Amino acid sequence: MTTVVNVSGVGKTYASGHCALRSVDLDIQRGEIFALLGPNGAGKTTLISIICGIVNASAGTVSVGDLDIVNDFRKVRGQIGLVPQELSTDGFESVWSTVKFSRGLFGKAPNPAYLEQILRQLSLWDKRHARIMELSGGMKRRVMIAKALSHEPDVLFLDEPTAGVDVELRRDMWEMVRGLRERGVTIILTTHYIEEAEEMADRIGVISKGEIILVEEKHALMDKLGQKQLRLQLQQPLTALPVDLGDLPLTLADEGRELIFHFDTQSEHTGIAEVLRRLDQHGIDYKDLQSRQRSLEEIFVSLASDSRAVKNTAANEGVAV
Ligand SMILES: Nc1ncnc2c1ncn2[C@@H]1O[C@H](COP(=O)(O)OP(=O)(O)OP(=O)(O)O)[C@@H](O)[C@H]1O
Repeated sequence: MTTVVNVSGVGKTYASGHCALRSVDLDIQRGEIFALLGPNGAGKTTLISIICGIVNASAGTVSVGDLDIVNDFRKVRGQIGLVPQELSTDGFESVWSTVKFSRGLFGKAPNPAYLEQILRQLSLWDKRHARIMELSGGMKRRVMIAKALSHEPDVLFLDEPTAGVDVELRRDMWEMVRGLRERGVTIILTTHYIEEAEEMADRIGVISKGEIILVEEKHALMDKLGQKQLRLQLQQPLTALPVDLGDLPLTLADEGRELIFHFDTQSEHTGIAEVLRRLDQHGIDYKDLQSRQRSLEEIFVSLASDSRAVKNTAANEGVAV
């Protein structure tokens, strides 16, 4: 694995005095799909805008393919494609001339065959003569992707690629992004949609309040934190758990109508048989039971609150974090 993007100690304080990023370190590997997850205002757009040279960092350094983004700005920009969150393009131009113009901006020689290939891939070939203003929102978003790919970048940034697009188009986009990765393009995407990261990413980074709180290979993250739950719908609601069952990791939910048992998918014995036996001994009957893995959404929520808890504890103890 080689590192294609290196972010080292990057901080950003806007002119308003707002600190959007605090000493972020991050390495992106060549050929991976990396998803940057985080709530509104976490600093995702700020981080990718710094890497793409649109926003200046207040501290730290960024290199892309061993080139410094400040000293080698033009060369770096040529290696990067950015699909911004906001759709911004001239509505009177045709799809074809928009994409052709974009390629020219990077000083690349014309290559109609390549542009045809990306427009076909994005299902825009039939619309190549249409003016942008005549396209649907989803098509406009695909034009933005075609523009970002027009100069054959090695690294593609997608800022909330599927915000506001329908389920079908979202799936098409995921398919297309995977196709790009197969052609060797490194993809960095920001998203609020946990299912998007879960579906697509090789690795996931979680950012919260301007700090990267976790970077992990997706499957390892799911295995490590993806506890399974066994949920039992009880015949009779319980007001409290019997004291004798206090040694089991059980919680009552849904006003006592549901019992939840957490177990570790990694361990040899899940403990399910014992739980069911002990419930039986206590005469606790259930009408239904299901088991399911924690989603990344739940993992993310618990990570964000864990990191807050760590900070609060450290702050209360006077520890610098
Ligand atoms: N130009 C700016 N001037 C001042 N503050 C800014 C500016 N741009 C962003 N911010 C602030 O920096 C913080 C991080 O914003 P950013 O857009 O990076 O978050 P985000 O994670 O991309 O959020 P979202 O998911 O809503 O797009 C926010 O509090 C935002 O209000």
